[in-house]
Amino acid sequence: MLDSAATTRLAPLGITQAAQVHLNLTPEQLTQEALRRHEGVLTDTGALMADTGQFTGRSPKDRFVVKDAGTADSVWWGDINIPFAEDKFDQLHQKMVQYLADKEIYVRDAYAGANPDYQLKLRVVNELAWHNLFCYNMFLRPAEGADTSWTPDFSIICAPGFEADPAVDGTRQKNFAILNFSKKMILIGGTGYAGEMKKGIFGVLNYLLPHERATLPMHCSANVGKDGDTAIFFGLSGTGKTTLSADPNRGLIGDDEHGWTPDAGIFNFEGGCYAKVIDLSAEKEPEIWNAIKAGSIVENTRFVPGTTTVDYANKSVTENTRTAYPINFIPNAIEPSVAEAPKNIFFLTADAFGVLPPISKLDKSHAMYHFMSGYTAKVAGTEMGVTEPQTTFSACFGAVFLPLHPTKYAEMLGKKMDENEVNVWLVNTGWSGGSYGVGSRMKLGYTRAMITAALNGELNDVEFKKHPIFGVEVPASVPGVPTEILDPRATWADQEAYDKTAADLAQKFVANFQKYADFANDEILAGAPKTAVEASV
Ligand SMILES: Nc1ncnc2c1ncn2[C@@H]1O[C@H](COP(=O)(O)OP(=O)(O)O)[C@@H](O)[C@H]1O
Ligand SMILES: C=C(OP(=O)(O)O)C(=O)O
Ligand SMILES: [Mn+2]
Repeated sequence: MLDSAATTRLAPLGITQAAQVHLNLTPEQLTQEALRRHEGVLTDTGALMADTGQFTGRSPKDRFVVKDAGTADSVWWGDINIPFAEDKFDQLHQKMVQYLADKEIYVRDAYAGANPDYQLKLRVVNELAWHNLFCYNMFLRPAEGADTSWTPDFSIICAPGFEADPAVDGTRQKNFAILNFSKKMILIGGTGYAGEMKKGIFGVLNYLLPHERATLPMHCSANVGKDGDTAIFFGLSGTGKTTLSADPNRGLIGDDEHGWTPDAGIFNFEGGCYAKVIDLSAEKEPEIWNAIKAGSIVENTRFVPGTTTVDYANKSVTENTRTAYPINFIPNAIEPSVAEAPKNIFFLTADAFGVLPPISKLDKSHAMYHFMSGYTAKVAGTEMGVTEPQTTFSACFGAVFLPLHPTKYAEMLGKKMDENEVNVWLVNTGWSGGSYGVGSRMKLGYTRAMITAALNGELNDVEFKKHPIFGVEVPASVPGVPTEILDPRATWADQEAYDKTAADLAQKFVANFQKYADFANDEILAGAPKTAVEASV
């Protein structure tokens, strides 16, 4: 029998039985629970170290959306939003409820959305104590003493130990993450990758906010300068959103997911950060380094042998090692995490071909074209099966999280750009001096210097040169950055090879853009690269 606080929260989710319900435990209690249950071990910083199991990244092929009367016509169906049958969802839900009936479960009330006017009330049910700590860190925490016995706007049931039977459950394999907008519920099973929970709620907001609140959801990080000037950094996983938004001279708004409202600026969806820690060092990323302490989680890391010190160079489990901490573990984080509309927008791309300049300025045409294209490389680790950089065009720099057609979001961004005075920059945090395997990743210190210069207005008066193929404006000099690295062609030993690679990449852009032929107009197409055919005319 569950007590009344548990019944209020769980009966609406069909859960009437559990060995024990741990409701809204503190981070200290959850850390102790995780240790007691051998879900993880303590590191010498006080952080909890846990493994996610077989799945060490998201599994986009196992992410589904329930197709029913409410979603059939609004969700964009295709390879991204894989349809899932209503009755199969109900069946899996029942099975999960049964699975949890003899287990201790961890339940949490939380919010998504740092602006109270745009907030979702959440309820999370976890099989694992450390996952519940992840949710404490990553979602927004209700004020002490607040009544959180609410009817949630959305719920998550996450049971990594529960495995689906693809033959009868309608899944592809044993693991799944299924969004059900009518039942307002996300089911996650068969995977222990904690990121599925936060990206699941991101998917929910990406559906609800454009529809219901005229608000643009964005896969971006955000920070704000001393004068209140906001910058946002769009980018697919691994391109540098988290790293580059942690800046000692600017207040942190958030590292991954934000909404741009009609008239209340931007707000963070989350209450914490989920940073990659592969090769983390105190020198290069001091804010993140110092955030790893009691209350934080480190995922899929290993110790220096004979110690409880994390060896951040160790990739034996995955390259996608992570830490999750509440945003207030970053000293200059701003709470509530809201800010004015951005003055600068950065599109981060990790270009594995080493073709795009390390920084360039985009006009509206180029901005729209690049936003729709979402060109980057998937870097190793965050998605299952990706072991080395893989070229991708991910619309809006986050296509895998978008329930609506990408053009919906692009239209909204276009309007925002018309209404606001905003600079748009394309930043290549990927390769230079050649393509992947030849060149090396752009030096983080240089990328930081370029972004700082853009933000401080130091690029307002420098000379710009149009890139011959991509048409973007490349600054001739940037304070603190060696001039020779600004022109990508000049960094290649073989400059003819650069020209050929750049031409091939332009072709790829054009081929990818064909799927937006109906949407594209002259303004957007003016941002397209010149292909070999056009260039020779
Ligand atoms: N020039 C660079 N700019 C940004 N990140 C870089 C750069 N060079 C290497 N990195 C590394 O790439 C990773 C970027 O990951 P992260 O900031 O977590 O990306 P995201 O938040 O977009 O998924 C970090 O491990 C960072 O140290
Ligand atoms: C958590 C994720 O986000 P990011 O890598 O963009 O930080 C993810 O993609 O699984
Ligand atoms: Mn990130």
